[in-house]
Amino acid sequence: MLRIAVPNKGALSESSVEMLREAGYATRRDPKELTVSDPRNGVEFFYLRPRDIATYVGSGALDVGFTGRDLLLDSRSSAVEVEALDFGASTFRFAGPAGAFHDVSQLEGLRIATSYEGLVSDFLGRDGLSASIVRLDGAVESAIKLGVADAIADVVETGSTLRKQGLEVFGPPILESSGVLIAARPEVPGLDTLRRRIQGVLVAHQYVLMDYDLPAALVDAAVAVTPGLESPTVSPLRDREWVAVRVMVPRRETNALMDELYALGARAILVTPIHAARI
Ligand SMILES: Nc1ncnc2c1ncn2[C@@H]1O[C@H](COP(=O)(O)OP(=O)(O)OP(=O)(O)O)[C@@H](O)[C@H]1O
Ligand SMILES: O=P(O)(O)OC[C@H]1O[C@H](OP(=O)(O)OP(=O)(O)O)[C@H](O)[C@@H]1O
Ligand SMILES: [Mg+2]
Repeated sequence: MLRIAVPNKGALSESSVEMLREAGYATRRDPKELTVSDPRNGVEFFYLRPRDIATYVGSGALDVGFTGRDLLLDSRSSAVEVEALDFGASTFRFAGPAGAFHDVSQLEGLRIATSYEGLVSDFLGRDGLSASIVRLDGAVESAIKLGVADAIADVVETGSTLRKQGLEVFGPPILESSGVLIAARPEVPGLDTLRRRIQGVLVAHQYVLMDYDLPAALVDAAVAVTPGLESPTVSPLRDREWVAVRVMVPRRETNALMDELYALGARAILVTPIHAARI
């Protein structure tokens, strides 16, 4: 049985559970459920606080887990990132009152409030800076106004929480984070299947299937526009002067590619979502 940690609440929880569902695994029906057994797939799920997941996986108590890269590095757990996921993207930044800071060197000797003590002290250590870290549980953006810190270091997604508090980021990003799949070791038995399924879900999110009809003489030009992963499927049509092309294309390029193919002479361009994939 592969033992998998899943965030039970917070920014990563819903997307992690949805990804597992799309990958064909059992998920909990009741939010009070802390464990879910999925014997058909040979796995067992443990719903845990996002911040604790790297600790459980690093200690070997659980085999793999869904967490954030920032939480993994902050924990200093020995768990390793095995797959970057397509949710939970954020940047970890220093921020201060608008106009007050322009460089991290100004932090020397000051107080920095954060929930990510490990990340901040690693960064300060690398830059040879000494500052005192004020460890807070959340709502860190209020710490300056309330007088317990001079600057903060926190997760920034849209930046709207900072703006509302009259704060702005300064210095280079401390970390670019996203949801990640982590493991105790890269070669945990049973991890391969989970990983392939997750990769399949990521591909299904990133790509769509595109079909179009095209004058046969234009196939090379069209294949240059939509090369696909290996090579497009080109099938004959009843009208021998035309062919049908089926190919995977990146979802975010769908409309631009349709414009380009239409201009080239393609017609009946159809786009279908991919529900699952094994590449
Ligand atoms: N807008 C966001 N707010 C908070 N975390 C985000 C956001 N976007 C992405 N994340 C990521 O989600 C993870 C933090 O998740 P979560 O909010 O559950 O933790 P937490 O803030 O420590 O917990 P809680 O708020 O329940 O005390 C981090 O990996 C973070 O980078
Ligand atoms: O850039 P934004 O889109 O505004 O998002 C970032 C904010 O969201 C998170 O807070 P959360 O809601 O998790 O509350 P917390 O501070 O209590 O953890 C994070 O700690 C920032 O405060
Ligand atoms: Mg939070």
